[in-house]
Amino acid sequence: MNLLVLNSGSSSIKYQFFRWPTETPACSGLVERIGLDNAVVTHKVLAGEQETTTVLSVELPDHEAGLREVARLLADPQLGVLQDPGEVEAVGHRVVHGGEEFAATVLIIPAVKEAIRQLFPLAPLHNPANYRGIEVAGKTFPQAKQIAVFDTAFHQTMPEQAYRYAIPTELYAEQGIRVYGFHGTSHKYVTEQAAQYLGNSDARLVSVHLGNGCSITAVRGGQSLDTSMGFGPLAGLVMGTRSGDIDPSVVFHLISQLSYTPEQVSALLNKQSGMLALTGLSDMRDITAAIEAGDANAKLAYDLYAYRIKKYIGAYAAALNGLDAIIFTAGVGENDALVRKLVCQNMDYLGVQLDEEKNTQRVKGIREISQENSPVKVLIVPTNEELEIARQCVELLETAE
Ligand SMILES: Nc1ncnc2c1ncn2[C@@H]1O[C@H](COP(=O)(O)OP(=O)(O)O)[C@@H](O)[C@H]1O
Ligand SMILES: CC(=O)OP(=O)(O)O
Ligand SMILES: [Mg+2]
Repeated sequence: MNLLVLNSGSSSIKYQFFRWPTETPACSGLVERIGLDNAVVTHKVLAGEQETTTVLSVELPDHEAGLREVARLLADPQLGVLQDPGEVEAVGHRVVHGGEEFAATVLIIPAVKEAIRQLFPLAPLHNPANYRGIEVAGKTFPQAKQIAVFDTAFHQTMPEQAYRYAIPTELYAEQGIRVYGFHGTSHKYVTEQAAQYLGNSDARLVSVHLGNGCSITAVRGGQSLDTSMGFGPLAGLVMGTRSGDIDPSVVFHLISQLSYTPEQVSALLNKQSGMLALTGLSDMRDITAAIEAGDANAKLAYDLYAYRIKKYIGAYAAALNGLDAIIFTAGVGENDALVRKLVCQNMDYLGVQLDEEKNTQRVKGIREISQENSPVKVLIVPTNEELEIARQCVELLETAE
C-alpha cells in the first residue's frame, strides 16, 4: 500500500511516504521555520540503498503554503516519488486535538472534519493546520482514504485523579472540560522504544518531548498516567511561543484591569509568550546562538525553561514512586545538549547522573547519556510520529476490511 503521512506541528510540517509494509519511507521530509523569514525544506528520497537529500529555502507564510509545497515535491519529475498523485492510496494525518469524541484512530468523513474544526479554539496553533492538511490532501489525492490519528488518544488511560480539574462536575460531564494531554503519538512511540531498549515493559518512565510545543508524560506499563498539557496544548512546560503553566489570576487581570479581549489573551499566551517573549526568538538554535553571543535574557530563558522541566520530573517521579529512565525527544530534546545538562544537573537525590561527555556526542538512534552506574538512566530516543501514525493507519484499514 502507498501511504502518505502528514504531521503538522506548530512550526513545522513533517511528511513520510511509505510503500507499506516497508517501514523505511521511500521519501520523507521536513518543512521548518514556517512563518519565519525563510522556511527550509529538507526533502529526502530513498532509491535502493541510496538516499538523496535536497534542501530548499522557500518563502512559506503559513502551513497551507507548506502543504502545497510538500504535494508539489512528491510529484516533482526530478525530486518526487510519484508518477501520478493517484498512486497514493491513503493519507494519515496527525490531528492534535480529538476532544471527548475521539479516543482512537478514525477514517475521516465529513462529520470528523467538522469535529476537528469545532476544536479550533482549543488548539489554535494546530487544529487549523491539521484541517487545512486534510483539505489540501483531499484535493491533491482525491481517491485516497484519509485517516486521523489524534495526539490526545494515548492519554485516555490516565486515571481520573490526573485528568479531572477541581471545578464543578457539570463542566466536566456536560462540557468535557478535563485534561486531554497531547503529543500522545510521540510519547507512545518513544516510551515503547525505551521499554524495549531497557528490556523492562513495566519501567517507570518520564518522557520529555521538547519541540516547538513541549510536554512531559509519566508512563508505566505502556500507559500514560499523567501529562503536563491539559484541556488544550498550552499548559505545563515553557515552549517556543507558549507560556506553559500560568496562574489563571493573570488572565483575569489582563481582561479586567488591562482591557484585553479573550482573543487577545489567547494570542498572547499561545503566540507571543514562552521563549519568544523572553528572548525575542522562538527557535532554540537562534537562542543558543544568542547565549553564545552573551545575551543575558537568552540565558535566563534557558534557565527558566529547564527549571520548569526539572520540577515536572520531580512531580512525576513522585507520581510513579520512583524512576527508571528519563527520555528526551523531539527537535530540542534530541539535539540540545545544554537543555539536557541544565535539566539533569543537581538531580542526584533522584539518582540521575548525567555523563556530560556522552551528552554532547552526536550519534544516531537511541543513546544512553547517563553515567554507567546511574540508578536512573537518561536516554535520547528519536521520535518518529510519522511511523507510529502509519502503523495505526494500516491497523485501522486492515481491521476495516
Ligand atoms: N540541532 C538543534 N539544536 C537545538 N535545537 C534544535 C536543533 N534542531 C532543531 N531544534 C529545535 O527544535 C524545535 C522544533 O522541534 P520539532 O519537534 O520539529 O517541533 P514541532 O513539531 O513542534 O514543530 C525548534 O525550536 C528548533 O530550534
Ligand atoms: C501539541 C503540540 O504542541 O505539538 P507541536 O509540538 O508539534 O507543536
Ligand atoms: Mg512536533
